Amino acid sequence: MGKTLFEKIWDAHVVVEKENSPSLIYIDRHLVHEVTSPQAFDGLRMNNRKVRRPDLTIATMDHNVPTNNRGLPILDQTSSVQIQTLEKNCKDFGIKLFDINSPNQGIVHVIGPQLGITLPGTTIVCGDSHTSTHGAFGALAFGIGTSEVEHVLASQTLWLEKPKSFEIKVEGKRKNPHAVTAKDIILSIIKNIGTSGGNGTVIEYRGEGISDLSMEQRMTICNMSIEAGARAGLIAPDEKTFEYLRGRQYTPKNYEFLVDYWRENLKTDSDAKFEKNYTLHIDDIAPQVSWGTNPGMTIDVTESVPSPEDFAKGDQNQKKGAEKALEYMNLKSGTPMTEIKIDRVFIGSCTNARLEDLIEASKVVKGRKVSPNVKAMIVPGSQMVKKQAEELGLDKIFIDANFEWRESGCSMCLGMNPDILSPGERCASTSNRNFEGRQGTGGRTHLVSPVMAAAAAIFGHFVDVREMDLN
Ligand SMILES: CC(C)[C@H](C(=O)O)[C@@H](O)C(=O)O
Ligand code: SF4
Repeated sequence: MGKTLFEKIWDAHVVVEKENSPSLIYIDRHLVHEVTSPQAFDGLRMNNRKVRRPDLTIATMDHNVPTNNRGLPILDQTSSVQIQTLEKNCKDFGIKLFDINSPNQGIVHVIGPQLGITLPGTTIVCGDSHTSTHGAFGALAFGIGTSEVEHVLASQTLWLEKPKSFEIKVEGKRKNPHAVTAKDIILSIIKNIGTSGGNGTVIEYRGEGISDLSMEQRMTICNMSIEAGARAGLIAPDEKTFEYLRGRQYTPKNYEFLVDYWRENLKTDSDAKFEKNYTLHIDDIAPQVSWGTNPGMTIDVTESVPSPEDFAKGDQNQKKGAEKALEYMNLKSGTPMTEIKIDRVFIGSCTNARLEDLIEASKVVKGRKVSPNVKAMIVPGSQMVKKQAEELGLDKIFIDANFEWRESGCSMCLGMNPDILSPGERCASTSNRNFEGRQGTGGRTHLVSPVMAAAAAIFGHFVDVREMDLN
């Protein structure tokens, strides 16, 4: 029987395999950031160990960095300590670091592909759940915990339970691909399979609806695999993948030789079997908006806020969960989504802060103004994205419309830096998690695509962007 792409990459990286126990897997790339690495480096020091492959380890600072006034000292004590600690650790252990002043600084999952560090067929780990993003390039990319970070630093290997394989087919063609985006595809998938639908699996996204997507859109899909409970998500590389990585700063010298190998080998065999399957038809899907406190609590923008009774047929826990979510979100069942007013807009994060996301959002914003009741910000995913956007004049479009134009970082995706919601504030956000308090204590998050967020900023409430001219 043939093998899936996941099994091929897995088999090529197994160092030790025993029946019914985890396997030891070789790791090709280790990405490091300031939040999950300090104890790992302390562990190495305590045991008098070195980093085994500093040349395969790369660090950036993203979660704690302020996104304005980079020249000033960082006032927040925790953030300042995290950042200084990463600087010291990278210096002591000989690891390349893209620090706050580097032109390569940015969110770890944005800079990996952009610099050509992320490559097809490789294993990539990072102490961060959204490492699944790199799977868009046909890499097997896992988020790991801090003790595993230490293990990888010390040995360049990782003990892993072999996940099951899950095929998600995305079939059909979107009628308006500017209005119905990759974010709407992945939110629809999570809405349908649930936040535990992918538990214990590696998802391979396949089908016309996936191959039609650009590389940056594919990253949005793989990024949120983790929100469906999966260990990782991947997409077989194709000519778009090879073209995207060609000539980047860290792309290997023998690139064309590698491309020939990848083209031949990095695909699921036609007779391979997946352990789980799901198909989504996208011809008629609508822009999505989350209404609750997990990414599965999502509906079409044309729908109304659901009632806990809608979930009564499921288990009682679902009904209770819906009640609790509605209360936290301060929403009334039956309210049309398009009538929900928002206070803040955040266009950023490793899900949706790449150049293409900003280009698409700018089409909505051009020549318009942010609603007077809304505070809106754009936080590019990396310094490189920021620079490229500025070269295209996007900063001007956003600033003219009264958006704030910031420096790169995780920013308001999670409350680990000064960019947070005030209690009770409602935000249209292009990030990936809408958990209670995620963007600041008492803050209310609605997950949407960049064009939906931009339109919400302009109108002050959610709108169906299919009704706008986005070409
Ligand atoms: C801080 C980090 C460990 C965390 C993660 O693992 O995902 C963060 O990036 C997030 O998105 O919640
Ligand atoms: S942007 Fe958000 S989801 Fe992505 S790594 Fe940063 S905090 Fe995590």
